[in-house]
Amino acid sequence: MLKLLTSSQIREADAYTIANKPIQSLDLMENASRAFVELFMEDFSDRTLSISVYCGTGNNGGDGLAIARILHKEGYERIKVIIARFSEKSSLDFNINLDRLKSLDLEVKEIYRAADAGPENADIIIDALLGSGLNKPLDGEWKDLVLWLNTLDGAKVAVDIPSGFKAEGAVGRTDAVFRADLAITFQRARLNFLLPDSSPYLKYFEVADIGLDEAFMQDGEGPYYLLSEDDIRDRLRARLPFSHKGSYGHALLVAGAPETMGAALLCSKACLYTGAGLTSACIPAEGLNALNAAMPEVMAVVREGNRLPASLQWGKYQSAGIGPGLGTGDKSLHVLKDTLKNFAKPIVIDADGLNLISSNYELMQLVPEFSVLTPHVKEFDRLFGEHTSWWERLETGIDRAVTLGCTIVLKNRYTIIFTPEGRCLFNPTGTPAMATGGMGDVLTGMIVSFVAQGYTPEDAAIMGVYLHGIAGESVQGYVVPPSRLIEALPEVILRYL
Ligand SMILES: NC(=O)C1=CN([C@@H]2O[C@H](COP(=O)(O)OP(=O)(O)OC[C@H]3O[C@@H](n4cnc5c(N)ncnc54)[C@H](O)[C@@H]3O)[C@@H](O)[C@H]2O)[C@H](O)CC1
Ligand SMILES: [K+]
Repeated sequence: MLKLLTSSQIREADAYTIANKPIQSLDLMENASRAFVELFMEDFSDRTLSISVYCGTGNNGGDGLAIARILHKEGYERIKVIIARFSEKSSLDFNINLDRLKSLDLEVKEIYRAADAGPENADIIIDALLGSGLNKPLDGEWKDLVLWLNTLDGAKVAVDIPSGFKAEGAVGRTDAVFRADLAITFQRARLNFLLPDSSPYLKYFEVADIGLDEAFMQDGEGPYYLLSEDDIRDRLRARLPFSHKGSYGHALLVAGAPETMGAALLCSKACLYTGAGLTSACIPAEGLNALNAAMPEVMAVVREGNRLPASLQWGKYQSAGIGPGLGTGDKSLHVLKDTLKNFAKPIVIDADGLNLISSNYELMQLVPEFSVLTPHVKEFDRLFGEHTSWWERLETGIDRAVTLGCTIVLKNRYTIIFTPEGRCLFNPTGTPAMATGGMGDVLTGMIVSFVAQGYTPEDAAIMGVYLHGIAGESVQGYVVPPSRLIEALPEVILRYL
């Protein structure tokens, strides 16, 4: 797991690296600028593109000057540098890089007011005005310049952070932020890049390694981490030679209603394809034919109306999940209550299971410790109250996961897993092609399956979320139908052994 850092922690890592490695701050700027150019060249390889680099006079601006110099050396022919002298201050590394630049045959223009910028018709606008040193919202000349840059047609690339964008903390809606197509950021993804609030200001980001001290960063304070494939390799266990279906647990999925049997089928199938030894689906009688026809491997536990069968032996299941397609009426409420009262182990609760708890919050007391809740954003807000920013949701998620002693999986482009110890894990896998109904049902089935196989609920959530995304990436196309994703699972999981 990669530790994710706030801007001030990155600055500390910067200072620590300078103090403890044979590297000066000017070298770090050079590293950062070289690493930026390497990634930039992969995206924009045509050396005849015209590029305008807009620089502030701090270290973000210093990066911009070094980037212009390195791009020139790499053979880009049409580079222009515009320095915004809106402050009397300039950093030492900025000044040194300005001297280095002056020895080259490049067009450099200094402006003192936003109105002096332009005309501008470059193919690419590089924003090196302000980076992680931002300490207040943009106003005055800065704001005017950024607003004007946002009107230009060229592709927009930000150095480190789009100017005016807060790397962490609640992001309000404002115009005074550079709207970047791409940000090439240094060392670690910025926390707000991983939240949907960044979408008006940033389409895409890449991370460049600039050589900050890894051990120092990993040891830093703070709850934020980014999952990586090692987290799956470290957890996933091979199936053993003399194992049998009993070795991989029996999972129970309480799901479906006559009109929403599809959700029950999807989560049961995902559970089966993720490797549970046995999968049973607790479904309404009306769904029995559908289940038998679609999935001969899955056993049925038939509900009549609001009644779970008296013969249900709760103790024989190693894991249970409830919610997909269950409905929110009185019958479903009854089924949920019965399940929570009778299944003594951690349980995975999704969809209507969560909606029912939202409108009957006293049920939360029945949720066993170490259970896994898997809300999407609307379900999250129904459960825990309205939020005005995703940053607030992060704070709430950490708090509720600790107080409830549960793992909370807040589903999104970068799904966030809040653990009972108060960690906040961002998942990088998945694609926008997965934004379609039924995906959540699949995830629930996967997590329930991993719990059945003996993984802790927290590990099951980590593995389920990560592998769900990888399986989605493995299916080519404009959209990923959940059934196709499920069929990719056995092969995808095997890659991580
Ligand atoms: N370790 C690293 O990640 C490295 C980062 N580098 C680059 O340095 C910048 C951060 O540089 P810094 O000089 O600290 O700040 P800025 O250039 O972002 O800002 C300069 C200056 O501007 C003032 N300021 C802040 N907010 C406002 C505002 N709203 N209006 C007006 N003025 C403002 C404030 O005084 C700032 O100090 C980082 O992003 C990287 O690009 C290094 O190159 C290498 C290592
Ligand atoms: K910037």
